[in-house]
Order: sequence, then structure tokens, then C-alpha cells
Amino acid sequence: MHKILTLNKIASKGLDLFSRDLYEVASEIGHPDAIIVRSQDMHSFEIPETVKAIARAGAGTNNIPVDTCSQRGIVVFNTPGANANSVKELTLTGMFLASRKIFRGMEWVKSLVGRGDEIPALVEKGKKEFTGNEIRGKKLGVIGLGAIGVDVANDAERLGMIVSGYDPFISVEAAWGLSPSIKKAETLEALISESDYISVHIPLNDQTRGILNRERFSRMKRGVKVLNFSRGGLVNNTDMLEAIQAGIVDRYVTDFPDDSLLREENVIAIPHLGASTPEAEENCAVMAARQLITFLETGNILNSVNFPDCSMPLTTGTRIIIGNRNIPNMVGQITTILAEESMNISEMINRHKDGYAYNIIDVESPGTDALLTKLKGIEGVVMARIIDKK
Ligand SMILES: NC(=O)c1ccc[n+]([C@@H]2O[C@H](COP(=O)([O-])OP(=O)(O)OC[C@H]3O[C@@H](n4cnc5c(N)ncnc54)[C@H](O)[C@@H]3O)[C@@H](O)[C@H]2O)c1
Ligand SMILES: O=C(O)CC[C@@H](O)C(=O)O
Repeated sequence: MHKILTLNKIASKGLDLFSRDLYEVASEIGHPDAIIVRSQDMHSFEIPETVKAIARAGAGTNNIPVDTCSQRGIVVFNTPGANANSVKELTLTGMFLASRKIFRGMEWVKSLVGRGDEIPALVEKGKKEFTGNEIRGKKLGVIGLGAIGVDVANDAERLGMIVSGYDPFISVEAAWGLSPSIKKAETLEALISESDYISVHIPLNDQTRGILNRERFSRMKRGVKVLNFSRGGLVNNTDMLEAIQAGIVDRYVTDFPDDSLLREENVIAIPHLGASTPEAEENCAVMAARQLITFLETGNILNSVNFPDCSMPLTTGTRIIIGNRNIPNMVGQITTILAEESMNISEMINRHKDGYAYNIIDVESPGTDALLTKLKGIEGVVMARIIDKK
């Protein structure tokens, strides 16, 4: 029986994939094998020793201590693209909200309640206070062309915007999905200096924290509208408020409000609703659950952020999976131990990503605790597990 701990509310469509004869799933559970989480901050959460994998039902993994997980051999998954459409739709909404004074107009019109037959004339007289601009023909700069950025760029172009993108690490898959008429910006500075709208779609990490700061605001066009549906920490809020006061930023639309932003009327603050649709929540939960089930039952890895994608069909009744630091002579030491234990290898695969490697080894005889202890004893091995399918 595998035990799955849920942090946050996870859509039942995903949790229902864990068959109840093989899995126990609960928000409170002792000795969990895996965790499914959404936005809960796990940096101060004590991850139990028994945890083998954490699945983030969502894109961003900055709420998970990924480096510590890697050192402990815990595989961290996310669900790339599963909520992209929802975030894209809210980003486009944000562009309209930044362009037309929809909320202010709505608030004002409500103040006319009780004015009876005068209302139509008052509306016609008062509406000039709430004019805005079209987005068609305006320049949009998209920072980060991953699942969300590509969708935003393509749909904004369909709406008539002139779109440029900046992403020095764009994946081949994302590049294939991007409309060919979207211009590639060579530098972030070039992108931000020519854009009427700037939308940020990158992960928050040590390299991207505060990427929009005073220096960058000083290069932007006066009246630019900035959208942030990625993470609050990507924007230096003090510098943003200064840029608004200086008339550089006309509107800041953010899914990540804080006290200072809520006090500024040119900030359009949304309570982290980017992925809050049943469609996105279900897609993420289903993808996260499938990835955990596959990993726990077969050892195959798909969509991990800290270990390489690595899959092989089961070829025998016994599979050994081993994660190790990506250092020389690991495979040699592993296969030597298997030979010492007289284990014949049927199939084997080894992949690496950044500082870690992962091995799947199908063997022709059952594994033993002694074998597992030996494998775990190799300097550099961070996890080892035997999966017996007989
Ligand atoms: N508001 C929400 O509810 C919500 C929902 C989903 C995702 N997000 C956030 O949006 C982010 C993007 O999501 P995604 O699904 O598109 O992720 P993704 O991994 O598909 O795309 C991220 C892209 O950013 C690029 N990138 C990384 N560093 C960069 C840099 N310094 N400059 C330019 N590009 C850079 C990567 O190459 C990649 O193409 C997530 O990391 C998450 O923080 C927010
Ligand atoms: O789970 C959520 O509601 C937000 C998820 C979002 O921030 C993400 O990074 O995918």
C-alpha cells in the first residue's frame, strides 16, 4: 500500500486515479511515500523520511525546497502546461483591464443607484471619464516563452498586437508552438524598451528574482502596462511603485498583491487566480497523480524538475532504480555490486540532468535487502529502491 499525503485541496478527478486497493490518500497520514501539493510553502515543512516523491499540481516549484529534495533523493515533479490556458486567459483579461477603465466605470455606475430615469443620461454624460485604448496595434513584449508565454504571445497576436518575445532558454517544443511572425528580442533591454505592454512568464529563482527593477523600469516607454501572472518576487515592488509615481508604468496588473501594492490605485491586484479554474485544477491534479503513480509503480520519471526524464518498459519482474550525484564511475560501482550478487541485467538505462543521474535496471532475479543496503552505501547514491512486480 502506497501512502499519499495531500497538502492543499487537490481536485478529486486526480485523486480518484489512485486505486484504493493500492493507495491510501489523505491530508493527514503517517509515513507518506509521496506528497501532492499546490501552493503551500514547503520550505519550513518537515518532509518525512519516507517521502520518495513530491508532485506540484501546478507549474512553479519555488514553494518546494528542490535542492534539499535532490540531496535526499526525493523526485520533485510539476505539471508543465496543465494550467497554461487558464493563466493565458487571465493574462489577456489583465491586458483589457489595464487598457479600459472597466472597474472604475463599474464602481461609478453603481453609485447612480436610486437615480431612476436619470440614469441613461447620467451614464452618457459621465462615461467620458472612463475611456481607454484598444490593444490592437500595440506592442506586447513577452518575457519567457514557455507553456504560458507562447499561448499569450500567439493569442495576443491573433488579437492584433505586435508581439516580441525574449527567452534565451526557449525549448525546441515551445519554439515549434510559437507563431513564426513573433519577433525574437535579442536582449531583455531591447524588449522592454520598445513595448507598450510587458507580460512576465518565467519561474522565480535566484537568477530571476527582481528581474523588473529600477534600472529596467528606467528603460521602459512612458505609459507602459506591466502584467505579472508569474510570481510576485520577479518584480521589485518598491521600484514598481516609484515607476508608477514617475509616470513610467501606467498600470501594473499582478496576481501577487502585497500591502504596498494594494494602496496604489494604478495597481490592478488579483488574488492569485491564474490557475483557479476547475479545468486547470483538474488537469494539474490528473497529471500530478499520473506522474506519481508511474514513478511509484514503475520507477519511470516524467516531468521532474530535479531528476532527468527516464523511462523504460518493464522487461522483468524486478526493477532496481537508483538516483545518484552525477559523478564519475557510478554505473561501474552499481554494476559491480550487481555482479557480486550474481544478478543478471536484462535492460538498463542511465540519464542525467544537471547535478543528478538516474538509473533504471531490470534484473532477472529478485532483489534483496542486502543488495539495497550495498547500493545505498555507494558514495554519491541519493536513493535506491527495488520494485518487485511479481
Ligand atoms: N498565476 C498563476 O496562478 C500561475 C499559474 C501557472 C504558472 N504560474 C507561474 O508562471 C511561470 C511560467 O509558467 P509556464 O507554465 O509557462 O512555465 P514554463 O516552464 O513552461 O516556461 C517558463 C519559461 O521561462 C523561460 N525562462 C526562464 N528564465 C528566464 C529568463 N531569465 N528570461 C527569459 N525567459 C526565461 C524558460 O526558458 C521557459 O521557456 C511559472 O514558473 C509559475 O511561477 C503562475
Ligand atoms: O495552484 C494554484 O492555484 C496556483 C498554481 C500556480 O501558481 C502555478 O505555479 O502553477
